[in-house]
Amino acid sequence: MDVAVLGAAGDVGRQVCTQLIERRVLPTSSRLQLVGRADGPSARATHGLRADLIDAYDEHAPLLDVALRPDEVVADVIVLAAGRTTPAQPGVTMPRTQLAADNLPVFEAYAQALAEHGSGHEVVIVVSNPVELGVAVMARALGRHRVIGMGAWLDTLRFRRELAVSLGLRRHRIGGFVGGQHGEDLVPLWSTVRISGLDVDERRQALAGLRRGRTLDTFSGEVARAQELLTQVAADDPGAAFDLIGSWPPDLRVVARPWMTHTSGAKTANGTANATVGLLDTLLDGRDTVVAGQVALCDETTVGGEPLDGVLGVPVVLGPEGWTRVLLDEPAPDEVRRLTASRDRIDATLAHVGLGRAVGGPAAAAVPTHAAAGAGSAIAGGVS
Ligand SMILES: NC(=O)c1ccc[n+]([C@@H]2O[C@H](COP(=O)([O-])OP(=O)(O)OC[C@H]3O[C@@H](n4cnc5c(N)ncnc54)[C@H](O)[C@@H]3O)[C@@H](O)[C@H]2O)c1
Repeated sequence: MDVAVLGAAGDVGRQVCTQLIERRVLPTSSRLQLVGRADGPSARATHGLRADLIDAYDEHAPLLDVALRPDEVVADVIVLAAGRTTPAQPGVTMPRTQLAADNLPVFEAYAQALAEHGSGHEVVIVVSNPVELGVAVMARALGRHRVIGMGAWLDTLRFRRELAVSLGLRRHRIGGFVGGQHGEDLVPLWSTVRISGLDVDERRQALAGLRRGRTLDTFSGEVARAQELLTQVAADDPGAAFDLIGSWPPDLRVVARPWMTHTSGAKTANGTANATVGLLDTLLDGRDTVVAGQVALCDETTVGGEPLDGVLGVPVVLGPEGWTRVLLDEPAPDEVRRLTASRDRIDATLAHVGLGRAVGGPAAAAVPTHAAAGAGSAIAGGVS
């Protein structure tokens, strides 16, 4: 299988390429295409990255080549990591609608090129933010099941880790998923959590202790207060801000820790690449695996008795040809409320750049135009 990384010379793209090679996910007979932009410093940096990767990993690197135009992209799996990110500085925010408007033309250019020149079988992993917009644009052009956003998988790995830390266990003993919109609008699906070695009653007791009587109905307010507090504390002592996060409940830490990491200037490239390469490994492995991802839904699942459509992070079965089924059996009432509210906020961002909810596949709608896109300020970006 061949892989293309769009935005390869960026912080996330570079880490994805490095981890793909270092973890030997791709055999030497595969091709890893490093995709940059023909204009500006990106072309130079992409060629430079190729040389650096060969310098470091020649013995076990796959074949490496460079592409600088969307119509040159050829691969079985495409990682979309190109485009702008939110400012990695304390106190500087960017509305999600602004990020959407800025990255829409990037998403459209690759969607159009893949629809016209692709094999018709590529699977796309969307990393770039807003992840849900990238999924909507790609799903319209290529078909819903070939496109998955990795934000919910990264949030899921973080949730499992935070639960494991609180319970004094290793992460591999924890199951469970995060859905919703990537970033501060995520939905920790507490009802899906499983802990190996604990029976149902023991698990219920353990999770009740961790949740401290809170429900997801107060989660958005907690996140906003946490960000405010962290900004104040980190202004004098960044170490103390990270320590403070450690005293909070696990689901709040899932949002607060990466937010603090991104705004510290370090960004979250390593963790993001780790989750992306994990998904790639699953795709290349050929077996069906349950992961969480942002996907374009079309009534294949119901929440709270209502069919769910639109782009949203949910647990899905992922195999070599993309995702197939949604596995969200009985979310708790507060999860249903937050999932549908999150979906509505995603809809609002999509509507802001001229995209409706219909994401039926190539036949359902043409690749949208970005003419309708403009700056807005409804929802803070905060996606990391
Ligand atoms: N989903 C997640 O969990 C997650 C986590 C972290 C970052 N992100 C997102 O990933 C994206 C990349 O983040 P980053 O930190 O690497 O940013 P970055 O600024 O370091 O890199 C972005 C790269 O994209 C390139 N680029 C821009 N337009 C392009 C185009 N049309 N074709 C090819 N390359 C193009 C730029 O030249 C740059 O090299 C951002 O949108 C960011 O918000 C997502």
